[in-house]
Amino acid sequence: MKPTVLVVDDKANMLALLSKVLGKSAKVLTARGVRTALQLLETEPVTTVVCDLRMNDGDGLEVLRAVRARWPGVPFILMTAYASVPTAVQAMREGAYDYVTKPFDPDELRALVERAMAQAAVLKGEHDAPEAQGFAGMTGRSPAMRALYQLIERVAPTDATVLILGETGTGKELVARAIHEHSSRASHRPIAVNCAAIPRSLIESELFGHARGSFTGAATDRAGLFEEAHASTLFLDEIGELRPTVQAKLTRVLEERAVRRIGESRERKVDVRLISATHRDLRAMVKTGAFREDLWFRLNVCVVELPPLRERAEDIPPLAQRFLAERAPQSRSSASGFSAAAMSALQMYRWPGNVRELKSAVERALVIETTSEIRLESLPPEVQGASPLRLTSSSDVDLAQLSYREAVDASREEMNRRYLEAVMRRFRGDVLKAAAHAGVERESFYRLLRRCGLSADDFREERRGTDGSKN
Ligand SMILES: Nc1ncnc2c1ncn2[C@@H]1O[C@H](COP(=O)(O)OP(=O)(O)OP(=O)(O)O)[C@@H](O)[C@H]1O
Repeated sequence: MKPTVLVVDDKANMLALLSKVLGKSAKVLTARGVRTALQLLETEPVTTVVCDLRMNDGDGLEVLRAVRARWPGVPFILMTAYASVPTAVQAMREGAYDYVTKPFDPDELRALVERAMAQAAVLKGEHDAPEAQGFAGMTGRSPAMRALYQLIERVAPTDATVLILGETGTGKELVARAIHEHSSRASHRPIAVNCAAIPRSLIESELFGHARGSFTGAATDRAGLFEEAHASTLFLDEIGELRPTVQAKLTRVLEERAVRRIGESRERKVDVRLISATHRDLRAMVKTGAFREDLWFRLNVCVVELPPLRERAEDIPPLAQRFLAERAPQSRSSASGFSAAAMSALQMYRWPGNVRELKSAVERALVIETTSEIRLESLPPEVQGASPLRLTSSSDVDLAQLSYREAVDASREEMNRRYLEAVMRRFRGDVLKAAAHAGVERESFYRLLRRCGLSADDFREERRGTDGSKN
């Protein structure tokens, strides 16, 4: 469904111009004043509002206040012909998404509206629509992930034993769940166990159960996880950590489809689908004798290999946006997106901890970010270090991995910020002097500052820290 932009202005020529420009990416509704705008908002599913400041029947702040009160998820962009920066700043304080001063470049406004709509969609959870999200709770549309989704769909209904291989944090547990959910066992609760997390002395009784008195501490008869998973799926994570004796017992259970509790002689039939996973190189472990070959053959009936995140960098932006949108409601941060430089760094970093590491990097950034987008400097130092802008020594190779647009955007943003900080520091937060020195109109200068997440207050005096740092 096409998003809907409401344009509010009392000049017909402006409405006509904006309908044409914005019509390329959205359905455009127009209102020639405050009253019509409020009526349309009541009846139409508006996604974004672009509104003039001064109109015959009132001012844009009235529309802004109504939008914030009634439709808080709808971004509001203010247009002002009067270069009335204090009012525009007031509008930003009251929750406007951004403002533009007339005359403006229509394409720039269109880009701004598109950004606002995209962020609103993310915050509304529209990225969760099946076609955008990926599959079964997994995000990512890279060729590798699409192939994975197809494989899961093919394998899930077969009841075959599955072995999931992949580096730590690549999503092996999610895949195991997806397979269960797409199988005929989906109505039963799956059982998951991390073999590395259970003390070695207990793992056998956990998996296979025990009879009362079979060892010290076995006070009652107890069924193991295999029995608990009867008619369902058992997910054994970190299977490479099992000791040889447990490997042998597991092999027997898979052969006979029956378990014998510790201290019992009778066998109990179990109907369990086994999915196992490891980040270890099981083939190599088989070669060295650390993993039983017969168990390896039983487990690898069907192998699903998860690619590391660095090999599917195109999945990073949707994953990062998803983690941001998921965590934003609990955090005090108002960040709803990433700066171009931050996103480039996220895509360049090698992510040894894969998706789990990305998720925690985004969550940590949200805790410290004070602006409306996550900036490069809010990311963990190791991720910042991957930014092409910071890697001056090897930057040619890394730069070459970016598209032209990404590289130029990232460097422009970085240069913008560094320049503004330097000038503001030099003039100790005096925006008039700084703007005059820079040769930029005062209101444009304000806007630049705000885009970079800088505030004049940060430079007014050095009392907040010996180094004058902001955060
Ligand atoms: N494609 C994905 N989409 C969304 N979230 C993902 C995706 N892949 C992984 N995650 C998230 O990343 C984190 C790690 O995933 P998961 O626990 O499945 O990895 P794992 O490969 O089992 O890790 P380990 O080998 O360390 O056990 C989880 O929070 C999971 O929800």
